Amino acid sequence: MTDTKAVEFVGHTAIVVFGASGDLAKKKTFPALFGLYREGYLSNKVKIIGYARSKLDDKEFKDRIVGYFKTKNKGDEDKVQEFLKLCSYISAPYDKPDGYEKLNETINEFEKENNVEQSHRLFYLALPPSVFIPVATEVKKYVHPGSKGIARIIVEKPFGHDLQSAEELLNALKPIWKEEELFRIDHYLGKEMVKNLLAFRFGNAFINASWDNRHISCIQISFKEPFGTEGRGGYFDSIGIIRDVIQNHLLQVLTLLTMERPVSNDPEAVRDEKVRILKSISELDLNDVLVGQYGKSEDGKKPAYVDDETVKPGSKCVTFAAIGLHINTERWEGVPIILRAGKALNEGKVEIRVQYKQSTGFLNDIQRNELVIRVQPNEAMYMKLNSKVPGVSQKTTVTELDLTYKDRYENFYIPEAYESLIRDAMKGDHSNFVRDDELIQSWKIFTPLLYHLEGPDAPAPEIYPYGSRGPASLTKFLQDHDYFFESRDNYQWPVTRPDVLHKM
Ligand SMILES: NC(=O)C1=CN([C@@H]2O[C@H](COP(=O)(O)OP(=O)(O)OC[C@H]3O[C@@H](n4cnc5c(N)ncnc54)[C@H](OP(=O)(O)O)[C@@H]3O)[C@@H](O)[C@H]2O)C=CC1
Ligand SMILES: O=C1O[C@H](COP(=O)(O)O)[C@@H](O)[C@H](O)[C@H]1O
Repeated sequence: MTDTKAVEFVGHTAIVVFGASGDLAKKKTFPALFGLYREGYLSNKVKIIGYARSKLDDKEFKDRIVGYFKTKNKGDEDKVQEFLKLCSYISAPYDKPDGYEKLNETINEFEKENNVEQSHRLFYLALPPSVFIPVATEVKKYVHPGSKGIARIIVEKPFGHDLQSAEELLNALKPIWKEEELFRIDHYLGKEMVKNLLAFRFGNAFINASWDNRHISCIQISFKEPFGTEGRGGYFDSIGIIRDVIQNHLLQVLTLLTMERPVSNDPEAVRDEKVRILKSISELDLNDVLVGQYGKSEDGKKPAYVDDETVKPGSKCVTFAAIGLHINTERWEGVPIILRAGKALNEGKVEIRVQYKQSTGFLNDIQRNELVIRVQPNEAMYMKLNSKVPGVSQKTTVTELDLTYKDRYENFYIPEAYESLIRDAMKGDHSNFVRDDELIQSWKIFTPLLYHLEGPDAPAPEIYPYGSRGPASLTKFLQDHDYFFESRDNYQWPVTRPDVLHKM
């Protein structure tokens, strides 16, 4: 399957958001559609329909979503009103034909009024996985344009709960929707710094030349959030941090960071290499994992995870995990890789940290090079390197080659992840979506560990204070994976001054 012949949905396109009354729909999906409209990537010829069970009239629905729209420039407020005129809402159940028949009639009317010759219909399932199949089945039955046009369906993570349920989900969807119609979204694949990884790696000879186990000592990918589950405990308690962000978001980042160069930029060539590297990840060592759960903050002002009333009492749910893994390829053999993620930590940040091996030779006190790619906040890439102290000294200090996007790029529209991905789906471009074999491979990697952590021999999660760096044993875990904590005596940021010498 290739997308080269993919038809772009332009002009009179029907966009339907199922679960329109929900959290994702109001915080991400509709704001992304508005963002595309605001930037001119979505025409005013589209018809956007929210669909959910909740009893809302059009005004109540619009009031619910508009608060999350981002307006940047003068005139954007007018665009908000224009956009809202394109939106409507249908309140109907997911398991009965009436709502879908009404939806189909509404779209047919829209297409007839506008003399649409080829129907273009995009369906976004902003729904919990438990509802995917019934809705996908009914949509195919009642709202798919069939031979009169093209339909595409975007489904959200988590795709399943483990390997078995993921296979069941795929097998249930396969007879209904063709792979080229299916867009499994992992919004991390829409983030700017993640989309940049292949260009960065394969577009720069000096990076590619050292991108292997001869030069790199260890790789860390970190996800940190400064807030807890805050009311989403009902959702989170049954999945935990590994299913919530590691098995999907961080693993996607790892594939792009470590895969071999694709034979072309064709979406399938890229995804072939992603699957290939996933298949090279060794079986996880069930003991090579650190798990934690956040407790009250040290000042007692922030609640423990188990204080969340939506969490079952005594829950052992894992809100922090650091997982060590290895990739068995010639390029990465022997390089420890750490995926770590946590809720209720001391900051909000997602970053890739590649630590290089120690340089040797005549220079003393040389520190290891480190490449840091900050996915968010404040997108940046910087390489920490050694340099002679300017002036009469022969000592070296650590400095960096720094590409901070907000300083280096001016007035660029950097799409939000969901804006970027919805636009890709409208173009029929699968490059930044999850393919079925990729999904299966990701669950094959993590399912045994999840069963272990949720089984009778599960280690008790280490309690860490809300607002801390995470479990106290994290530092040792990182050191045990060849991550070297360098002295900061000869590193001053953002400016190095002569007094740096006094500390050395
Ligand atoms: N929220 C987020 O930040 C993110 C969410 N996701 C994923 O997106 C999907 C939707 O997430 P989110 O919007 O938070 O989910 P919600 O719990 O807000 O559900 C969305 C809507 O689905 C309907 N719904 C909820 N539960 C059921 C049910 N058991 N049976 C039938 N309908 C139900 C409700 O609409 P109504 O009752 O009106 O029909 C609800 O408003 C999930 O798969 C989630 O993993 C992915 C990334 C981030
Ligand atoms: O999928 C999810 O991602 C969000 C984090 O997304 P981000 O773009 O804000 O980094 C996370 O908060 C949520 O728990 C998870 O379901």
